[in-house]
Amino acid sequence: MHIKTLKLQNFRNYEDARFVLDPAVNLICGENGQGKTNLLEAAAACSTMRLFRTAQKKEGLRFGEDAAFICSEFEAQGRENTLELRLSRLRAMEIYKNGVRQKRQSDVQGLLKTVLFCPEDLMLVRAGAAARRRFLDTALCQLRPNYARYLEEYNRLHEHKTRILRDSEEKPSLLSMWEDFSLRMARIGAQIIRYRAYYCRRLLAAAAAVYSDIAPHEALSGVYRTVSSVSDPFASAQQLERELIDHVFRHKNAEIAAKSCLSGPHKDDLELLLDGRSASAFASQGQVRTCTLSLKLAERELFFEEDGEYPVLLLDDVLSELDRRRQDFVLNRISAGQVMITCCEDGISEKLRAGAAFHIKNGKIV
Ligand SMILES: Nc1ncnc2c1ncn2[C@@H]1O[C@H](COP(=O)(O)OP(=O)(O)OP(=O)(O)O)[C@@H](O)[C@H]1O
Repeated sequence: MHIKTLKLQNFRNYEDARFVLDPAVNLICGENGQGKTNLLEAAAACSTMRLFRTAQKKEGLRFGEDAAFICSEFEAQGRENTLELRLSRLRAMEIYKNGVRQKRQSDVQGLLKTVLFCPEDLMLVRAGAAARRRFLDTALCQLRPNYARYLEEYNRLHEHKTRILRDSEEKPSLLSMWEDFSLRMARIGAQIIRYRAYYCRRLLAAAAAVYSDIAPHEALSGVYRTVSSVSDPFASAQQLERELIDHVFRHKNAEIAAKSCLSGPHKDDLELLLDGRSASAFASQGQVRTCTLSLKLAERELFFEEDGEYPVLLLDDVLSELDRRRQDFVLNRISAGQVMITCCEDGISEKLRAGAAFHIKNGKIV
């Protein structure tokens, strides 16, 4: 799997640029603030349909512009595809696959698979549960189109129910819809929990193996945490649904008082453990980094297991944050598959056998 070309028009600080990428290593160099991360953001958007630095797609529009285009030509599973994302100030983003307008984001999510690794990820272990949920969801949405659909629907219901709870003080009649929304969220939530449980099991096994390659005397493990009434996240969807219903009905009054949805997989977490102890509480800075590194490389391995080809790896200035030993470890592991790697300094580029190098200045290839 690899991106052949990436064309950006009025996206972030790019007015009009076209990148012809190498199927192996692509080095994106430039000084700070020139557009290196913007390019990776565009590449990632072609697989996740999101901008990884913002929930507001309009922020991707070049200042003062009303429309932007990201167009990629890529090869996946032996097929050539083109994907065009049209961002607009006035309308929702439009997606075209091979020239045909797609109705839902979930129809194209994961057609191109990417794994992004940036310096903020190095704190994944210490960050709040939302960051780890995003990490799981980003991978699962690419791996399982049905999961992407369930998640889209769950998020829609969650947003709607939150509005009901928030506005219920002024308009108590809205609460008549609480039950219907809770039941629908439980039905879809049950599916989400099963997907996450299976994925976490595989991810943790793969991550533990990577971790022990870097630090053989320590053991990484983890636990997928979901709603407390769930006795077994691998149980049938019907059983999970019953357990979710039980939990949300027991928390009805608390939800109304808090004016927010307190029960459901939107609160899930992936707890990480080092030698059996909470990594977020007890791990050192270096151990935290090794944990994240292991999770990211494991994510990439799982994509490979699934498809027989590596996803496009987007490394945003992350190597400079790692010590030499960990840098070498990453570089050895990523010798196969396409990589887009940003850097400010030339030190890294000497270690990489880059097939293509792009020097970026103020949103232009120089
Ligand atoms: N919507 C936008 N329109 C125009 N320019 C933008 C927009 N969003 C961000 N920028 C500009 O893009 C630049 C940042 O680009 P980017 O984050 O890709 O930098 P970078 O090359 O990765 O830098 P660093 O090495 O510091 O991480 C900034 O100058 C910022 O002002």
